[in-house]
Amino acid sequence: MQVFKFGGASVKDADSVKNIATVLKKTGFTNKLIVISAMGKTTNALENVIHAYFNDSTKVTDTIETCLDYHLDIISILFPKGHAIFETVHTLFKQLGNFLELNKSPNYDFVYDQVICYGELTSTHIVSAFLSENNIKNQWIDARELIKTDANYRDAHVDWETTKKNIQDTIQKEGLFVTQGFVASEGNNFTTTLGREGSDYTGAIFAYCLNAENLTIWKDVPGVLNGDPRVFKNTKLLKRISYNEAIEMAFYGASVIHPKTLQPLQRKEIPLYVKSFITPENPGTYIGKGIQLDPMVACFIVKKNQILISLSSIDFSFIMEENISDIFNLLHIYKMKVTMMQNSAISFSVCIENKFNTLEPLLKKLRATYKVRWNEGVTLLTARHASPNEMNLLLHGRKVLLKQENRTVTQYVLKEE
Ligand SMILES: Nc1ncnc2c1ncn2[C@@H]1O[C@H](COP(=O)(O)OP(=O)(O)O)[C@@H](O)[C@H]1O
Ligand SMILES: N[C@@H](CC(=O)OP(=O)(O)O)C(=O)O
Repeated sequence: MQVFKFGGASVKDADSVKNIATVLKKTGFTNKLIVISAMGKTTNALENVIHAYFNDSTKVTDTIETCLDYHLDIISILFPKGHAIFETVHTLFKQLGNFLELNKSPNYDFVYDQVICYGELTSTHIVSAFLSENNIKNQWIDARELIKTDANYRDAHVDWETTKKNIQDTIQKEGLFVTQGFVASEGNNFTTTLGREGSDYTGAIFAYCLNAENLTIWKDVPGVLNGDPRVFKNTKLLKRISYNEAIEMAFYGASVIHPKTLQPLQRKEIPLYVKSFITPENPGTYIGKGIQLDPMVACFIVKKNQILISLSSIDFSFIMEENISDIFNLLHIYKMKVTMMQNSAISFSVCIENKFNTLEPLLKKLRATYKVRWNEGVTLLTARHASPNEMNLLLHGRKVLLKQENRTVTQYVLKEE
């Protein structure tokens, strides 16, 4: 069994959907499970629906319609008039509207997951129907029935035992299966999600549970490059990298691979390929165990929109272990992702990501005990295997707020002009 994952860019319009059929025709379509994300920027569009629901209910209908129209435009190119997929897509968006009308829960994260899943539900129905139209027999699977999690909405944790059993009982070796990335469900069968951009992780969950030969994630880039091509010029393709190298790159923000993807694969030594859906015949990047970085080049990772918080004790006393433990407890409670930290005798600095909009209450708590300074909108620049010369060129004229270095990694928190 092989697992393929196609992200938002692979299904952003009618041509991209056609291209999935082309990739499958070139690579084979038996004994394969394909995981698909929401089309293009649909998840952002559904976030607008949720925002309207909580802040300005007069905009709910319009925001839903924008999203529906985008999908209708795509299917009207892909399918003949009157095809059953039109009814399916309308029904899905009707269900979404009904949920919001009947919902009584004030829990933002719960509502978020019940709404956001319609991106992946719709895209997979469309791709599955398009493949069937093109004589590529496949079975549509509801990932929520297989991947079980806790009820930590928007960032749920997988119950591996139950998930493995469900997947192994449902997916037989011969067929082609089409399922959603990102979505799962909790014990009462309400939808949960695995964190933004979590479809790569879904691919890894299926690969792990199926003991797959490999997982391939198809992207709009030739593979993993030594820097994000949107940020750096003259990037180089990394042909081979180790799981550890890839985990570090993903953790510090190389958005080409979701950070949670590597661990399940590494545990079973399942190879990961990152390939271009534009040139599927090219080898892309191979990620496996204990591989030397090839070519050995410096890698640069930029993570924008970070927050740097610097704490010092009000009475100039030392910042001791118990303070650090309290600070981390608060970071955990307010679901802040820590990307870098540094301490001295009387201060502690931490670079965090405010994924759940909890900065204000966190700062309020911290101010009760510490003198607090913070900068929003800072950038974390991580360089791996870079020479001092390469670093100097990169930093030229930029204001460094914090620096940290070990043998292979140099990190800077930079102020954005
Ligand atoms: N080191 C890197 N190598 C390649 N692409 C990168 C890297 N870092 C960031 N990216 C960005 O990741 C994008 C692909 O990932 P993503 O947008 O999440 O794809 P999808 O949503 O289709 O799965 C690329 O277009 C590229 O701009
Ligand atoms: N659609 C979800 C999940 C995902 O992984 O998408 P993508 O594969 O396009 O990054 C999101 O945008 O967060």
